[in-house]
Amino acid sequence: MTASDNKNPPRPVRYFALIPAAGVGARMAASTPKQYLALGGQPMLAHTLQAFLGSELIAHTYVVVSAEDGYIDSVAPPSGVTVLRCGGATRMDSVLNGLRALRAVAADGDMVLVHDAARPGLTPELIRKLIGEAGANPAGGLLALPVVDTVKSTRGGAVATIPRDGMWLAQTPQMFSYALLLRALSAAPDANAITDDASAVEMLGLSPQLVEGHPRNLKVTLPSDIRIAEMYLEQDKK
Ligand SMILES: Nc1ccn([C@@H]2O[C@H](COP(=O)(O)OP(=O)(O)OP(=O)(O)O)[C@@H](O)[C@H]2O)c(=O)n1
Ligand SMILES: C[C@](O)(CO)[C@H](O)COP(=O)(O)O
Repeated sequence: MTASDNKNPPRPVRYFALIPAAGVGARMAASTPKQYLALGGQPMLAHTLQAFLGSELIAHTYVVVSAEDGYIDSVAPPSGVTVLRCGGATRMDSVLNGLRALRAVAADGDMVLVHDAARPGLTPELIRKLIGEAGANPAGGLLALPVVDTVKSTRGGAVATIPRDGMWLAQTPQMFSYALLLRALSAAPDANAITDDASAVEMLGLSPQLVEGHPRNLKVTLPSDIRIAEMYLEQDKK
């Protein structure tokens, strides 16, 4: 090692969490956006934040809400969390707007873990597993669940069975280097067609790594999901 090497040691990679929370929850059809609905007495988003605040691997957490959001104070975001009022019309727009705001702090090689506000069952252990198994993949990675049921298609009118071998259900967090995610989302052709961050990276011809997640990390989408999410959160208290 030379004297000049000592002067500029490489800075360690930092891991930032970026949580899109600017949706309206149309499928939940509640009077409040679903990320603020109470689960076991606390807003859903507060549970979601706990996983990142409980992980020593996460340098800082950013939450993207809409400019007119009137609910975020009910979560009382603690230190370690910054609220960005730059939500967009689609999930992809919200993530891209948040990512651009992170430019002020993130280096190209820092990693960004994008996680739905509507997945309150995430744990620090799942965050550690994702970073441990996919952290070295240049194309990033995501939590996902192998499909366990027989899969049917009704496309074209006829019912057909699709081989489930090699089929996965995408979860979040989805983790990529700052530079790759910004490049992928900026190049993506249609924000409405991009339902997750990994698909934008796949469009660049890259293969993010799938890391097996857990059913407790379900996305709360329909009213019936609320009780399931609560059951997992109640288990944690035992
Ligand atoms: N314009 C949007 C749309 C969605 N999201 C966020 O993206 C995550 C996953 O999206 P989804 O479950 O589809 O949430 P909603 O869009 O709120 O639900 P729906 O599609 O039923 O309206 C949620 O945390 C949601 O708040 C966002 O930040 N900005
Ligand atoms: C990102 C995501 O949670 C992965 O399953 C999902 O794509 C969000 O979008 P959805 O259209 O609400 O499923």
